[in-house]
Amino acid sequence: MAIARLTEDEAAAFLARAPRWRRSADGLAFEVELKFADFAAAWGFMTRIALVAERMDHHPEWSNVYNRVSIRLTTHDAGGLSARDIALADAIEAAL
Ligand SMILES: C[C@H](O)[C@H](O)[C@H]1CNC2=NC(N)=NC(=O)C2=N1
Repeated sequence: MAIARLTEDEAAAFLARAPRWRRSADGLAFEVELKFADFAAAWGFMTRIALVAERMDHHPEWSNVYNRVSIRLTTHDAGGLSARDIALADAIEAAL
């Protein structure tokens, strides 16, 4: 399914209002590194976001090491960033 990619202005506008996030080196994703109090807090956060992501039908690429969670958001169906990545990033921010 083809989904519209963000314009550079749209991507920049998101990054301007979401200081935790950065553009990936390949330009195809937004990334963030989150640190929690401990593993239970990190895993609990991932569990909450997993349910949100499933509801949105938009899924993060992510990994966890103890209290850290690394997240990369990109839209496979767009070959890069789309509004879905901003929507999921906003949901992640709201859950922090
Ligand atoms: C069929 C299903 O809607 C698609 O495969 C969805 C599922 N989750 C997804 N997640 C992400 N990150 N990108 C996608 O393009 C995507 N597509």
